[in-house]
Amino acid sequence: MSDELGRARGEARFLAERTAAEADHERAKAEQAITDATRKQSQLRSIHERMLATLEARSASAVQSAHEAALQAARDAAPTAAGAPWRAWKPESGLTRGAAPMLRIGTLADSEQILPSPPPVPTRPAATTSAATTAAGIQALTTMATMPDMTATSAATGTLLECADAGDASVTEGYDIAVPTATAASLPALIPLLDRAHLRIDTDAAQALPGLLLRAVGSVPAGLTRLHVYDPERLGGSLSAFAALGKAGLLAFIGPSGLRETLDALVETVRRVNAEVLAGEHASLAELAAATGRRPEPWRILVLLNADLATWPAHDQAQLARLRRTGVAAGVHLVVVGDDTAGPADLPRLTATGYTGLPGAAIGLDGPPPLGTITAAAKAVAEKHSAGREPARLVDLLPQRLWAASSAPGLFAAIGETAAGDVARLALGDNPPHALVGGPSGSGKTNLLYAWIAGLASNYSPDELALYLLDFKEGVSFARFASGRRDPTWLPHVRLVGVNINDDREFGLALLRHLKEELRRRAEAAKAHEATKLEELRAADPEGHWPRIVAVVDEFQVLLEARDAVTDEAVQLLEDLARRGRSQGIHLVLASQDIAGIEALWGRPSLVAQFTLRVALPKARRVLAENNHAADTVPRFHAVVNDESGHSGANRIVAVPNAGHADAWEPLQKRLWEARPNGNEPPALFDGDHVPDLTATAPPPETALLGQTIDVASRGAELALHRAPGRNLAILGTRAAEAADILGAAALTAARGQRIGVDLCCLEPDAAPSALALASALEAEGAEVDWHDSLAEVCNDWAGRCDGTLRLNLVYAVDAGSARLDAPGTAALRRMLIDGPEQHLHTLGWWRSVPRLREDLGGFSARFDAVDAWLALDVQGPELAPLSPASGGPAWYPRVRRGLYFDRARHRTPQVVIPYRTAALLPRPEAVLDLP
Ligand SMILES: Nc1ncnc2c1ncn2[C@@H]1O[C@H](COP(=O)(O)OP(=O)(O)OP(=O)(O)O)[C@@H](O)[C@H]1O
Repeated sequence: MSDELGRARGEARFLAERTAAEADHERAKAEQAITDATRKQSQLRSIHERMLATLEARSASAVQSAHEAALQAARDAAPTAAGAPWRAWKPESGLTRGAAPMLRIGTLADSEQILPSPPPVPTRPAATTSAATTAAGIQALTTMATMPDMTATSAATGTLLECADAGDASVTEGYDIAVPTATAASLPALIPLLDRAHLRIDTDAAQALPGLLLRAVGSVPAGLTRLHVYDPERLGGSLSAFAALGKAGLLAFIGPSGLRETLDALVETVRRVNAEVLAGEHASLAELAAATGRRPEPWRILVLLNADLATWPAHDQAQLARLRRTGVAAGVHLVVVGDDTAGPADLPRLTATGYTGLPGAAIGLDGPPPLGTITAAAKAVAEKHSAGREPARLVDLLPQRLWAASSAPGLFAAIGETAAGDVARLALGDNPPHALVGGPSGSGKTNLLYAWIAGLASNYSPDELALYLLDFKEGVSFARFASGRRDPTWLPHVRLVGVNINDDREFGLALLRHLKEELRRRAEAAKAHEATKLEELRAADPEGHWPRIVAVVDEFQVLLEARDAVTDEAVQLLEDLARRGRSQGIHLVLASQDIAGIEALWGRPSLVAQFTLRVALPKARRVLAENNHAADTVPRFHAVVNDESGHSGANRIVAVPNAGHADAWEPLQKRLWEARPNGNEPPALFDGDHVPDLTATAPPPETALLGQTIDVASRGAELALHRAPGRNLAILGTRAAEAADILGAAALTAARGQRIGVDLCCLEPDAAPSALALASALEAEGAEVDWHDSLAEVCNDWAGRCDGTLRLNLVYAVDAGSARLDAPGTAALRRMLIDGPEQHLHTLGWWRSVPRLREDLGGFSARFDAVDAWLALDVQGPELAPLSPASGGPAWYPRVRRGLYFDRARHRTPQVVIPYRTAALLPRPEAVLDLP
């Protein structure tokens, strides 16, 4: 029993212990479960929070991007003064070829973008606030972006706004948590007015009016917005600060008595704009501006302050309704201020907190601009407007597409704008065929020519137009058209540029002769095709190359200033070209600072009559008809354009853009140059200040080149050296260096491509280094060179040296040697000059005066038959009489680096040549003297 009891106790204890152990185990399990659950819960919470933070950051970043895009769009829609905050505001036009600006009136409430600070990651409540704020901003943006006419929002410019920087991004366990920096930027609220809408402003939003008007006036070119303020109670108030605009005719305050007149005038304006300006071609001024890039009419804003519209007479109400319906397209806008609901009730409306055109977006209105800002701006705009219309920029006048026009019917080019904003074009063709441009120095002639050339070169391709440009002035105003060291581009239409030619009137003559030759060629072609004018020739000969030619000669009075043969021939050529060029497409544009003073011109009424297009710059004399005084009063940088020979009824006053400035010209020339056709050659450049180097070109056989002729092709002046009596050359004058250059160029070019013999004798110490260097260069060229120390040596047995090949006797300062010759020596010299050429021995001699040459040829009664050709340097024309075909000698006024060349066998009249510089082709004299 006791055993059983003991066993039972033992079992019971065992059971109790086991139960207790199991209970412990279960408790431990339960505790473990609780711990696990707690841990999981905290993990989940952490994941959740990170997820939220990521979403928050992504959302913030999206909002920020949208915000920034909106700000940029805003800056584009309301540039410069249309959107700038008052703090930094000044009148400044942002008007481009694009649409009229939108105008800022405040900010979008709730559009401020409050982005979270750097770590720690945002807590849930902060995230909620931020999301709510940005959501409102986005909604407002979206609303604006989808509104008609409001494709962009605006910003109060970047100066006020600091756009949010993109934050760093960190990646944690699969979650990319962007960490943006904190920044705040509110979106400006813009409203449409100019070219887009009318507006009502509630009384409680009236504080927006001065700012709105100031932006409308200051964000477009001065004078392009005009204000008519109907103020029946004559309160004026904040608008009185605009008073300065009144003096310039840009603002009118109207009382009740002036209302009808104003309404009628505005309705009439709308009618006129529709009938005369839009003329059925454009639906609105905005459309016209978009198509043409110009705005011919101002915006007119009629502000009605507290107008009791309900009490207006029926006529006035009807006129207001007309303006309401038709005004916007014609640039006439209504701004109705007050709470009166009569009249045009359905206008977009601005209240203290919103704009009906922007439903759902709350707007915080900007405060009014400081009065000082308004007064200063009104004064500046008025002054600018009174100073005259700003000329259009050159780029605005040029066509969008290059070279789209055909020159067959004529040449047209925009050169500026009239006061009404119309583009002024100059025409050249059958009528008017030629132009005279006049104005005193500094009046802008060259600039006008630049603008004209820019227009022509942009409208017509080089196949349609060829330009020849000459400037007789000192300076290089036309040099820009040719390829230069600083700017290698050229104007592809230009065939010839002449600069610094004030001393080389012959170059003007050369151009006219060249044009006359072209005239002859065209006349022949026209005859062959039975055409009477260029347009017909082009139609009959479509494969032919018949561009219209425009020859522009600046300061052309220089060409005609002397009473001499050059003027006589120039006038004859001008007459011929002016008369017949019209039908052959050759047009002359002659510009001068003193057209009144050109006697040669006014003595030829038939010549002047051909120049029916006249352009007179300020203070130009006699360009227009005698009773036409428009040039006396035309403002600076304007021109009077008249295509009826200057008759006063045909004046157009044109503001000319600044075309000469490098910023305006260089990009255009680059564009034209890049578009040049294959094979387009740079223009020939004649620079009167430049001494040409002897080039490597070889002349025809048995020919020497003496210098460059002053002609369009810059040819060499040739001396034919064939076996015939008289084929000698006398260089006359005392300029040793030039004489040496002429002899050097002649010998070097004669030696090119053929074997020649040369006898060299230098009797002038100054020329000796050059003569020695020439001897060395000729030997290098393959010539057989004999050096003689005296003229006697040269003349002695000259016939023995003749072997039938071309042989040149180069004698420097013949007269220095001939004075020392004995009688047989003198006779030998004469024989050599008379008989040498037939044996192919040609003397190229330099005599320092005509009498000394004559002496060597036989004295006072001597004939000059032995010397066919002469080249005079510093010898006056009358001294050349014995050698010249013209009685009394040629009209020749010696000048540095110029010679007068005449070859009896070839020339009818002497021609001017520029002795080449030969130094580059000769070894240095020191090097020659050092030779063993
Ligand atoms: N429309 C214009 N807008 C701005 N500047 C201009 C305009 N026309 C001329 N100018 C400037 O006025 C100055 C004189 O102009 P330009 O050289 O064309 O006159 P000009 O009559 O040819 O004078 P000159 O015969 O002395 O050369 C230049 O500095 C030129 O840039």
